[in-house]
Amino acid sequence: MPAMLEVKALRHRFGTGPGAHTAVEDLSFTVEAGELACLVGHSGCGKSTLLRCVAGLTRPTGGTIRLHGTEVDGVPPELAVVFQDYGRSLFPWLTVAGNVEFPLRSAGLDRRERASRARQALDWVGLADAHRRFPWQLSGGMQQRVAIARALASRPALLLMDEPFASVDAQTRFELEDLLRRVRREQDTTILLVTHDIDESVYLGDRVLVLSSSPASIVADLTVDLPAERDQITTRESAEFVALRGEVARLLRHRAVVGEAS
Ligand SMILES: Nc1ncnc2c1ncn2[C@@H]1O[C@H](COP(=O)(O)OP(=O)(O)OP(=O)(O)O)[C@@H](O)[C@H]1O
Repeated sequence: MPAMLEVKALRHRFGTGPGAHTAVEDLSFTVEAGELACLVGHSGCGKSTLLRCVAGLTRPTGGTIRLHGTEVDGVPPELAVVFQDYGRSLFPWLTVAGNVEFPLRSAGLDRRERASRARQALDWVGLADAHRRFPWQLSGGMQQRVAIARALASRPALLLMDEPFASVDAQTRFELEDLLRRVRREQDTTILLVTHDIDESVYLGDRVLVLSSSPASIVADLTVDLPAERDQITTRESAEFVALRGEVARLLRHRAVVGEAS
């Protein structure tokens, strides 16, 4: 059976000639159904480019991306994306429920089914009571929960997340990380999340894929051997967490030094 997601020898180069920039080079990995895989890399290493290629938003200049064995060519309908900038990703003139329902219209769902899915997804993220409010009436963390609900409402086979918690304060970030782990467990969602935050990648992930500095390629694929039930204080204090965080930091530092020297 093919992997849920298979990325093989991916390459992406922006432009041509002397000004060209290779953002992703010979990058391969797979994600199995039900996994939460985190890609961690330095700022500017090519994380967003990689995610945009997987989402079908950018056509890579080389390699292949397969979802359930079918080559990605354009935006696959069974995929949803959550970006960092929740403020710009929600429509201010639509209510919370309207925002969550919006993509379900293009999927052809009737009104009753759209409303039911939106209610359910808002319930998953703890915003059932906020369905009539507008995004600008919500805190940043709540807006990002709406964006997550919108992505989940379409019941995607694969949820892609690009630095989804980078724009919220530390406490809200912890709450959203726990929410994501809970929702993912309850809904059995497959998630590929990119972050520059080492601690976040270890806390959230079942696997951490470490990226080299630009151009991005995979330098390590680490299994996170932490309990499924995690806690922001005790898990982060555990010996296993500290050891894995150190390993990822060393890999990132080593690759940055090697990258600068070459
Ligand atoms: N449209 C573009 N044209 C040319 N170069 C680009 C373009 N988009 C990105 N790049 C370059 O490709 C490299 C990777 O960019 P990308 O946004 O994928 O990195 P990133 O790891 O997501 O960065 P950050 O963590 O800062 O968001 C960067 O050097 C960037 O300047």
